[in-house]
Amino acid sequence: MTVTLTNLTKRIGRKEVVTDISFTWRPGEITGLVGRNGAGKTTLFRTMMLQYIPDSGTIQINDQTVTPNTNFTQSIFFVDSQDNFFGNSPLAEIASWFTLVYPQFSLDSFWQEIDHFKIPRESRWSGLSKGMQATILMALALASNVPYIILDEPFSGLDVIAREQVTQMIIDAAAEHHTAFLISSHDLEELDGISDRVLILKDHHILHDYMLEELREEAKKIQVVFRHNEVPAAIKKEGTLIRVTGQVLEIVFLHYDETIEKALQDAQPVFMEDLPLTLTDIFRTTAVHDTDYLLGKEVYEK
Ligand SMILES: Nc1ncnc2c1ncn2[C@@H]1O[C@H](COP(=O)(O)OP(=O)(O)OP(=O)(O)O)[C@@H](O)[C@H]1O
Repeated sequence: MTVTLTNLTKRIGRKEVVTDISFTWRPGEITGLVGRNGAGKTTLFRTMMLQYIPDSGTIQINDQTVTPNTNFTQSIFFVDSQDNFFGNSPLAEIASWFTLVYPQFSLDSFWQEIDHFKIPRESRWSGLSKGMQATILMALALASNVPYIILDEPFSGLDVIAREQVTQMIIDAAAEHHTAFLISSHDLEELDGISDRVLILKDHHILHDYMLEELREEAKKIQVVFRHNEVPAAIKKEGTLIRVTGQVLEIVFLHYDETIEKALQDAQPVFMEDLPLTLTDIFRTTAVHDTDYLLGKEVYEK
């Protein structure tokens, strides 16, 4: 089973908030969706699930185009974290609603997770902390036994331990049940540890679609100090400066090759070392082109 979006577009009022989005979401794949505030992540999820009717484009599940009559509850789990009906309901009531709606929902597995995380069974949704609510959402998602799970900001406001718990639940489900996840998050460190793939959303459309392992094979991050602060032209052309600390430049090359290697060697830098490339670096690399936020970039531009 695959989920395919083709040229999905959604306008709200006069504003296009999802623009021409196409990608195929494959079984077992953990995909991170990142983008600055307002990029359109939540609207994309709502449009994918036909909570908003797309203006154009299609969503297909296994080559079947979804329609307003399509029942997603055997294939995709999505609970809008900003807009759901949970209110002050007790957990048992929420779970029983899920048994009615999701045909494969397992109450046993839901309560097992709740007990595992020592959340009192008699709790009511609105009386729980953010971390507990996030864990319960995960428990509901996993107990629904669907192959595709959308999570909108699952780490938001969670402490380190709660983040690790949610992360572990995602990793286990992908490993044991081949569950696919599409996860929007501003917590790039957390996403980095679990994502196979990352979609970078900018101005409501997908600017980049990276398989992280492949990207890391091709890309390189260095920190370097050039003699007299003179940055070789080839480096300026191929690399993106993501940080400046005094004379030390951190540069990311998304496509590192021999020409760049030679340009670096020829420049005989005062100091140079490789650094691990993180998702934050990748995001910053795209953001540098996006904004003028980088301080000290005069070094690079002179
Ligand atoms: N119901 C709505 N009415 C009007 N504008 C909307 C509505 N929903 C979303 N928008 C606009 O669409 C754009 C995308 O919003 P969305 O919430 O999808 O972004 P996001 O990437 O999820 O942002 P964040 O990271 O801040 O959660 C924003 O400019 C937002 O103001």
